[in-house]
Amino acid sequence: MNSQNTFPDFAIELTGLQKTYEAKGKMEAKRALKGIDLKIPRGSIFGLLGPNGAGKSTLINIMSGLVNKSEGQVKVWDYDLDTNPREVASALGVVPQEVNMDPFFTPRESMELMAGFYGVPEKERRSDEILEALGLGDKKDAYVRQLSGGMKRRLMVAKAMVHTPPILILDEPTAGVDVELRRQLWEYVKELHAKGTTIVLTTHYLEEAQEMCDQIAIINHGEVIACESTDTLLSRMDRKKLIVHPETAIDEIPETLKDLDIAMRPDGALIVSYRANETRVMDLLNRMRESGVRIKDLATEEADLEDVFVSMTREEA
Ligand SMILES: Nc1ncnc2c1ncn2[C@@H]1O[C@H](COP(=O)(O)OP(=O)(O)OP(=O)(O)O)[C@@H](O)[C@H]1O
Repeated sequence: MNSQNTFPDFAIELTGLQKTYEAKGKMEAKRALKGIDLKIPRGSIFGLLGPNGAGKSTLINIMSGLVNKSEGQVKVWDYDLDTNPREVASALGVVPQEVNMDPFFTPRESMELMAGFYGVPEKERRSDEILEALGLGDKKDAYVRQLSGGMKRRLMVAKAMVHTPPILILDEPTAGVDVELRRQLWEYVKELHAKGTTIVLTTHYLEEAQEMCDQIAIINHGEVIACESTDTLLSRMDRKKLIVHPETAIDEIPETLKDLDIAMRPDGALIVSYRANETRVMDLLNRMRESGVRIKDLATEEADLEDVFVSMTREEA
């Protein structure tokens, strides 16, 4: 499908991408994307994370041609969106956030319509096969309005795959989907990935991102504030807390400990935040003893992903 007959290193390359929504009526203009640079490697499962309103949907909508960018370059499968919009469209399968389907078509009809839209020749159509793979085989002739919410979501994924694009983008695919269906959906996505499809997904479930994605970009206020392999990101997220209850109450934190990230709780406990891969608890305890703090009791707490995500996005606010 690529004119050079070679596969690009990056499935998607965004350079200096900006979007400003113009002011309308009482709505002020909004700079939703402020210069995004992002390279999504071919073959990855790439997570786009960010709080509500960070700009994730804007970014996806620009790639899928629903929103016009203000500035910058979008390359998908090595095709420039400005000069080769059709090739960009056929390289992408996009599962939008909202379920929008005509209730009067059956899943098979919906698939065939979509295949027609992408110009997939009859002989090459795989509607039934895709519906089967998504557990919708026995529903292919039912009306869409008779499907459950989870089934409709799976049908959205099926429709995005009718033209076998090399890249599948899923915008919040599991919002409101129950655990079992979520698992099924991810199994299918993993299968597609194993067969070579590059997957880009946005999700609010950090655990899901951690489990699924090999790379993660965090977007906040229209900017990329982190973009790393999941492992690296997690190791950056290895902040732990040491909580020490002194045997005798102390009035204030000793000078000799003030280089640490340390605070005193109203109940007199000392809280030290530290990175587990840089600092050993024993060393912290020794320093406390040397500073005259006698330890009655202690505990450590893991910072959880949610906390760290919140703190990272708050730092940038
Ligand atoms: N059509 C529009 N007109 C004006 N402003 C918009 C429009 N669409 C989005 N915005 C604004 O642009 C910013 C980014 O929105 P976007 O939907 O891209 O965020 P998001 O990260 O996808 O959030 P969510 O996770 O809630 O979907 C928000 O401040 C939003 O209010």
